[in-house]
Amino acid sequence: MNNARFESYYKTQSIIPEDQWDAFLNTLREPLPTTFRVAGSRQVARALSEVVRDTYIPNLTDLVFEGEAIPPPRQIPWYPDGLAWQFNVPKKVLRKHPEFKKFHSFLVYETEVGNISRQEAVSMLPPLFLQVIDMCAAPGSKTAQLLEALHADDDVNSSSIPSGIVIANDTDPKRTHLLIHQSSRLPSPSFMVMNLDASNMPNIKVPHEPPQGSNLRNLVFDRILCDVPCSGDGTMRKNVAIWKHWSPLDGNGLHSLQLRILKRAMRVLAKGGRIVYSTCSLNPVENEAVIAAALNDIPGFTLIDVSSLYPQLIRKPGMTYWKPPVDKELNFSDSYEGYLESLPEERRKTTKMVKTHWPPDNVDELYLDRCMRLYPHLQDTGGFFVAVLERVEFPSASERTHKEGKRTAEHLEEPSTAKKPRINEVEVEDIMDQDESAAVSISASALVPEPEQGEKDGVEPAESANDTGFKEPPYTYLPRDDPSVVACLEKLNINSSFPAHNLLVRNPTGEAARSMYLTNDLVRKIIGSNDYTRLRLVTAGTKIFGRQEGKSAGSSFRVLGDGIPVVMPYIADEHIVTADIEMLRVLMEGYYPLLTAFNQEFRRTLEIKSPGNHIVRFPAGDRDGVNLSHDLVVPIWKSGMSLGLMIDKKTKRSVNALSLRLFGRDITTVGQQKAKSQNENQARGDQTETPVEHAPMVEEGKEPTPVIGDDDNVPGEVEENSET
Ligand SMILES: C[S@@+](CC[C@H](N)C(=O)[O-])C[C@H]1O[C@@H](n2cnc3c(N)ncnc32)[C@H](O)[C@@H]1O
Repeated sequence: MNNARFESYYKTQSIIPEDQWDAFLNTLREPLPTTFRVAGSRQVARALSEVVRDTYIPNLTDLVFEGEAIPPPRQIPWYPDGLAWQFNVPKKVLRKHPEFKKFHSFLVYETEVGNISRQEAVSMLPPLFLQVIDMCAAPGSKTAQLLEALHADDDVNSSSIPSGIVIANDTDPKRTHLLIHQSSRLPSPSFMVMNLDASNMPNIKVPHEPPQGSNLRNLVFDRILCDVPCSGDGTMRKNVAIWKHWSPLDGNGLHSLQLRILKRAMRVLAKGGRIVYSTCSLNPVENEAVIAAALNDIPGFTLIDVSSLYPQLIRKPGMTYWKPPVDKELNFSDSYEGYLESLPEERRKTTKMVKTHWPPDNVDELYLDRCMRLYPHLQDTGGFFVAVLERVEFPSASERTHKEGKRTAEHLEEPSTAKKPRINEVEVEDIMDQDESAAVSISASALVPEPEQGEKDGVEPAESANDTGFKEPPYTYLPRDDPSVVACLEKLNINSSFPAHNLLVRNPTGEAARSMYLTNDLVRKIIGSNDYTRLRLVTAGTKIFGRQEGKSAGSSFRVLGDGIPVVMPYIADEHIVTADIEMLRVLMEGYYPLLTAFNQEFRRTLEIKSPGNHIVRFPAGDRDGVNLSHDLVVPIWKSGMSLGLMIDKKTKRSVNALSLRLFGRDITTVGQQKAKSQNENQARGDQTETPVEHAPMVEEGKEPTPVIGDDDNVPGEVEENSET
């Protein structure tokens, strides 16, 4: 693992003091420790962190494997509330040492159900500096961390409907679906996913409140994460291929896109709002140079000094001097002007170097030392860069137009000068709108990767997104008196304060066909005020009801696993069936058990219930050595004289995880079948696994078949959720 140009480039930049250089390089060559956060709302995260600390760590302490001492997992010192952990043990220890094997399968299961998020330590940082609220931990990437922040005070079984929103955007359609998947671990009526080029993001319209002359205004955000596409050389410990392919020009090429994305974010930020700009690159051209250029281009912003936050995080200040490489051979030039002069006349117009690659003349006025650099050798992490910008003031519209014109002439020599007049016009419009809309409370996450061709200085983008082949189905809000809505709410005894006006469907006819999604009011206003294809809106809100067909079901909607916490606050206690943990065991062990398999009290309660969907609560507590750390609430289905847990894909995994956590093994029908086959195989000395028949699952649109578990979630490696 060597790259002479990498070494030479970063030595020239003096990013690391000479006496630390060897430690820096050696750490880059070592594998990264495994890191994870316990996730979910504050309550879930704390409960699970206690399980790690009190149940697993004692058994993982003072272990020796093949003569070597194995260090136990430890908490990452700077992460709030001790909710992030790291360990560094060889794979064979995870596979072979019985205690680590147990711990590993616990991690795999909890990751599956979204209670644990494997994420690189430094990648956990950007959302922390957004400080939407006091953060804990979440499933998946940084977007999930933002969603968690929005839902931090939720109870395990009852979630709020926040008035703000989190928008996750990515230009890559496939990756937007990954985002949906990851955030499904924390379903939220306040979540939207868009598939836009962040550097050219259209304004999002919302109605004025109270209504004013013009109907709509531009939405502004008070928190934006710009985790921009970058060369990624801070991830070399994990992505070893970077050693081979790294080139000093990688950063130069990304700089303009990074700058355009940051500038677009700055233009849609509310007064007092914050942007976190981050990369997993060590290169100042992708970091401080972008920040400096953005600050010089858009007035009214300042870098925030966050050095006192998370004091245990060892970081270095941002750089105030750097030298952009002008070619692959690592030649440098002191200034842009000097560089242009050194070029033959005909190359001056075609060079890809831009003035903002160099430190600006006023670099000392920008407080670039307030940026944070995270180096691998300092705390056994990846390399990372974070800067926090705040919008401190809005100049008046006329001041702004004047200044902006002047700045353009003085400081900016970007190729797209032809677009400048238009930028100014739009900015004025934005500022006026922002003054009127400062009360809007929004969080947004701009997520991004590959650089794009044909760069332009993005401010107000072209209005036509329709010709881009965006094919997602439309969003239609159902009337409150829609018969399917009324029947569904009645069946589950959901009271009239439930925001049924925010239920939407996604199909061409706009009728309640298969699923109903719930959004909050702001999402509804956005959908009502914008062409969703122009916003390239991939998803909005969370799916809470699904149609159930079948003999016992007739044709009705049932609450989905994700919908339970959302509807719980609207259901009176007397409509929830309470049962003890033994009943849960019966539901898990049996395949569609008869009512007679349950105790008398539970049986009597259910006998008088109508067929179909009901909700059961298992209260927290200890019984027969089984400990439920918090109330568990699940949907069940009554069909004739039988009962079953309602299993959708997510619930199915969580039931397996729950079984493992409560009963120490997978007691579900398929889990038992699988264990039996494995035992038989082992008895025969056969190492291969016997395939187990998949038990049917209850999925949307199918006859409810309340069966627990199947074998498609055999523990594998814990997957990492985020890029960096
Ligand atoms: C560093 S990754 C983001 C990682 C993410 N924040 C996380 O924590 O998992 C950069 C992302 O930027 C996206 N991207 C690249 N160019 C973009 C653009 N012009 N607009 C929006 N997203 C872009 C890429 O698809 C990629 O997913």
